Amino acid sequence: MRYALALADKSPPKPTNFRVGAILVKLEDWSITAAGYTLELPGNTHAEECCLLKLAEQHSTTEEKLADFMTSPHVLYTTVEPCYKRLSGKLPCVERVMRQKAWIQKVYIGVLEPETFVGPNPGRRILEEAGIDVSHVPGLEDEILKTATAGHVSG
Ligand SMILES: Nc1nc(=O)c(N)c(NC[C@H](O)[C@H](O)[C@H](O)COP(=O)(O)O)[nH]1
Ligand SMILES: [Zn+2]
Repeated sequence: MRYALALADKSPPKPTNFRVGAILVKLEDWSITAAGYTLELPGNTHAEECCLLKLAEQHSTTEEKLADFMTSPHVLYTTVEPCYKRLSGKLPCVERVMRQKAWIQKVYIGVLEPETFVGPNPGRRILEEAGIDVSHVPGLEDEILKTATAGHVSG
């Protein structure tokens, strides 16, 4: 989670989103298969979305077809829980992760999503119902939220 937080700090501050870092870790050897942060790739991208897009590119495929190429089980670490609704109307990360549930077995989150933009986020329940475990990694909440909201008007 610390590494994901370091990634989040690379994200350009923006008042209408959170600065998030995410990594995909291969279970068999705990190696990092993909890493990403909010807005890393063009198109108003989310951290989790960047991980999946970069992996798809590595396999010369699309995010939708990525599950056909990923055989070994992974876990996703993301400093802020995957979004379930986006003000931009783009596909939320909960849906993106669900499409990969054949190989993403668990999601570790640093904090629950603050209700700033879309109110309470039921994403965890949706993922759990799809068979993807979601666990909160305690201890970094303050740093994660400070980073996540750095682009917001203070006060
Ligand atoms: N998990 C997560 N990863 C991210 O990389 C990111 N930026 C958010 N942020 C959630 C927040 O709800 C949305 O950023 C706003 O709803 C605006 O939506 P857009 O980002 O413009 O699509 N959440
Ligand atoms: Zn998202």
